[in-house]
Amino acid sequence: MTTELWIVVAVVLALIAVALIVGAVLYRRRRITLTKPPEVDSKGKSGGYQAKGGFSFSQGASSDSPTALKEPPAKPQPPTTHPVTSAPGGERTDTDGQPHVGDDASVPRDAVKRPIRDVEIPDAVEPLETKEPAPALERPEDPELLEELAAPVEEVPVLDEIDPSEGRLDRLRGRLARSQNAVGKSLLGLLGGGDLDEESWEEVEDTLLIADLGSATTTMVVDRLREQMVARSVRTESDARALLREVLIDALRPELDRSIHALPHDDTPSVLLVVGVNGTGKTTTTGKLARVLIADGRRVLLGAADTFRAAAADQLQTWAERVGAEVVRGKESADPASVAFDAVTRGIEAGVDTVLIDTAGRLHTKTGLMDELGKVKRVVEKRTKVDEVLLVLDATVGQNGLNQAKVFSEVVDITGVVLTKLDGTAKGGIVFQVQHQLGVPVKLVGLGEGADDLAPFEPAAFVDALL
Ligand SMILES: Nc1nc2c(ncn2[C@@H]2O[C@H](COP(=O)(O)OP(=O)(O)OP(=O)(O)O)[C@@H](O)[C@H]2O)c(=O)[nH]1
Repeated sequence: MTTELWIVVAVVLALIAVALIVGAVLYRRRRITLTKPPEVDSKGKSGGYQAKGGFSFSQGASSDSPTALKEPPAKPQPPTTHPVTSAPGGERTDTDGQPHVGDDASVPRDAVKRPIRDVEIPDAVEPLETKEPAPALERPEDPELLEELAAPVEEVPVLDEIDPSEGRLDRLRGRLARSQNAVGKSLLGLLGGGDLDEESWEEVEDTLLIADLGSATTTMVVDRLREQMVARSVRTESDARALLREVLIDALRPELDRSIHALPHDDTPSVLLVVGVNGTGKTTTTGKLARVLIADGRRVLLGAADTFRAAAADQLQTWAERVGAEVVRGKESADPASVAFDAVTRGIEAGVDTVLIDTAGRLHTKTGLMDELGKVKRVVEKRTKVDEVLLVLDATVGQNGLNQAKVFSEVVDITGVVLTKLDGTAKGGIVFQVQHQLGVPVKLVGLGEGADDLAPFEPAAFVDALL
């Protein structure tokens, strides 16, 4: 073989080598190698938990179609349908088990489906590592500090903020006006609207009767108005208004003593009984009154003598807890007189200023229940004087309130009336009747369900609200 021939063979071999290298490089470039994610501890965070339910996947449109991504997620298919075998025209070009891109993209190899294994779920997660026990704290030497540390931490109850008792009626006046100014408006309309003939006076009378002033008070008010209009030659609307205000205030007997007898005696607390028919607002009033007293710096004890209804005692207890007052309550169906007696005894021992006793609601027509109430008062009086018996009347019941007041007055000699729910009625006229017929003053008015919606009764402010 000649030298030239050797050169040709060498060149051909070199060319073949170059072609092989270039081919290998190109092949490697077109290949995408995915790195395997790092091995994860099979227990992981789930503590070895494997979902037992099966997922089913369906094959959507081919991955190189951009619209495929916008398609809504496919509904789960029955688990028996395998995504690859159900693919339309799913030609399998992949032979080496590796994914490819572009023209070489292949339908992924049908992966072997892993069976789902049942795994025991551990009862408790074992601690990952055992930590060294924390070093013991040094005990302080100081015995006082030791005692303080050993003492149980007392929970400090969060008490309600109580609305100041001054100026209550002014603040709550709007509540009265809302319900009552219809009466005032029609009265002023009649008195300020030109000639007052017989018919006009009849209308005035009707308006007063509708407002529950009762016939006696109505007659008295109308007679006074007629007489004074002539005597004072009232000609203007404002004069008529001033006269009406004066006559109504007079009818409310402003001279009556409306103070609540709640101040303590030398060595005993004052005792107040709260009485009335069912649902008039006795418990609510007892709670509201306790708040007023506490806001004024008094120590108050509440006696839950409504042993007929357990919820009433609970209700009273809640009122007491909200302001930090003590409560004495008996067992359900216990003798209310004995609970009232215990409450007063406890009040004397504890040196409180006022004991307020809430009694069960009772119909004034039930003799047995009224006798029971008489007994409550008599038994308490074995311990100390009852300073005040407050009759709670629901202003919305109108005329019936007067009948209740008469019976309660005979049995327990009521000393004052609390007129509740005046915020929801235009019939506050019962105030006039009760005072007129029984000579007992209305001392307090309830003007809402709020804890501080109780106000002292002031005739002038009441009439102003009415007009
Ligand atoms: N709007 C309004 N509601 C009131 C007023 N006073 C009391 N109430 C409501 O009247 C309802 C009855 O009140 P209670 O205090 O439970 O009546 P009670 O007389 O103790 O009831 P018994 O123990 O069943 O006789 C409650 O829903 C009170 O919130 C008030 O002045 N205005």
